[in-house]
Amino acid sequence: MQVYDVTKYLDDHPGGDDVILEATGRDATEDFEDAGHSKSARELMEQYYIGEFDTSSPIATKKSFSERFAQLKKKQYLGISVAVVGISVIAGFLYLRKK
Ligand code: HEM
Repeated sequence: MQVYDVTKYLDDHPGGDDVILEATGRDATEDFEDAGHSKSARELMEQYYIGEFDTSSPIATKKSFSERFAQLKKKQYLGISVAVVGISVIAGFLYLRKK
């Protein structure tokens, strides 16, 4: 995936700087294509190319917040279940010992 530093182009962008700023730091391919840029716009873009983004890097494959939250919740439920069973076993054990 190509990375572009468009900082210097923000003020000159015919579509305004807000649309570009809204699309920074992420894959903006769809936004760029949806705007139906001309051939000259694509050529202009090349001078802002700074490199490739390694999509296999840990940052790229990092799970989203909601995914991680869902995972954490699953772990939490498991933890609570284990705790309830553990407490019941201990309580039962103590009860039987008293008898
Ligand atoms: C280096 C990157 C970019 C360059 C060089 C560029 C260049 C241009 C140019 C020259 C135009 C005028 C129309 C044309 O010739 O196609 C334009 C329009 C537009 N651009 Fe970009 N653009 C860039 C990135 C983006 C991004 C990332 C977005 C969206 C997030 C975007 C959204 C738009 C929109 C919505 C218009 C239409 C404005 C209108 O018709 O009123 N552009 N852009």
